[in-house]
Amino acid sequence: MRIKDVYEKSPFGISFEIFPPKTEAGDVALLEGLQRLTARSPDFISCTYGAGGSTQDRTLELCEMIQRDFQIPATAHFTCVGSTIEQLNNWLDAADLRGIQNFMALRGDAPAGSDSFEAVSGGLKYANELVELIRSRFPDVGIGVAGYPEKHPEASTMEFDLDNLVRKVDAGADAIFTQLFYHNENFFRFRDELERRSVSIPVVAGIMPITEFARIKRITAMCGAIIPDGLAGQLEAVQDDAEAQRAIGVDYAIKQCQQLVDEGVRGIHFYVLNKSEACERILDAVQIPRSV
Ligand SMILES: NC(=O)C1=CN([C@@H]2O[C@H](COP(=O)(O)OP(=O)(O)OC[C@H]3O[C@@H](n4cnc5c(N)ncnc54)[C@H](O)[C@@H]3O)[C@@H](O)[C@H]2O)C=CC1
Ligand SMILES: Nc1nc(=O)c2c([nH]1)NC[C@@H]1CN(c3ccc(C(=O)N[C@@H](CCC(=O)O)C(=O)O)cc3)CN21
Repeated sequence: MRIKDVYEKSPFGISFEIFPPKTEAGDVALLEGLQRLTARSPDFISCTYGAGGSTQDRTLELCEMIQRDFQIPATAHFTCVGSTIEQLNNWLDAADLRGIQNFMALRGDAPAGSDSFEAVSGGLKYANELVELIRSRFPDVGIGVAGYPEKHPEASTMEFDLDNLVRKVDAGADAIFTQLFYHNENFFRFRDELERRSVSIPVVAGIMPITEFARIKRITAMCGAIIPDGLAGQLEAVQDDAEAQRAIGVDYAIKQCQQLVDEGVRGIHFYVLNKSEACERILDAVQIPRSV
């Protein structure tokens, strides 16, 4: 099943994002989480691709394992970071040999410790170039790209960022997966803007339930998502109570997801990030037009 088919065949797509653990304990926890998540029959599970080389093969191993052991389609994240075009092509060949048919084509983050992205000599600079590269070598694979309802932090204006997203769509993307966001109105405005620009591929909402205030502050600082003041205040008030934070985060996500469903969003991509419990609780509570 390729990304394109998912949103054509199903009234509502559900997908999960995980990352390759760095420790053995992390591997064990992820496997346990995957057993529970795959029982929800997601349309696909995506696996992130770390900067600097170490987890790039792990991404492919995990994707292959998900397809082999759980019979769920996998999507491999793929970035331009630190690779020449030749290295990117070699990785694509390796992915093809392992039977991976879906990719999330990203530019990638600047390596830790540096604030701006720099393409390597003989490498690629923007995600639209990566979409082109994948399409030229494997015309039929599924390709997802990232979209930013609250603007990419490096983009000077929303208009410019939208122009760049349209470049990725024109290069052959099958669906847009948004950066995580907590203000639905920003998502709806973004969706309307894309419609105005005649973008017709699905715009899938990227949702990350808050399970821990400190962690979400770290993540939103990295990716630019805005935490609503009211929600931040509620979380702040229970700083020393992990269970209360989880309850607030899950409750918020349930309401957020239900409104997205009610407003006709094509799918939700959950940033599970190896913590499955909150997403399971959300899936239990939200009325989704499909059987899960
Ligand atoms: N699930 C994930 O792993 C996600 C990762 N990300 C990360 O977000 C970062 C950005 O990645 P992408 O969105 O794929 O990058 P991108 O290449 O689409 O955009 C990066 C920046 O460059 C600008 N830009 C894009 N194309 C351009 C062009 N042709 N000419 C001039 N400027 C251009 C954009 O407006 C944006 O500010 C990466 O760090 C990516 O890994 C973002 C969302 C989800
Ligand atoms: N700019 C950007 N880069 C990304 O990689 C990215 C986004 N945005 N937006 C959505 C998701 C969030 N991503 C994440 C977020 C957190 C972890 C994470 O929790 N990692 C480990 C290790 C972190 C560390 O090494 O410090 C963790 O256990 O916290 C992984 C991927 C990947 N995606």
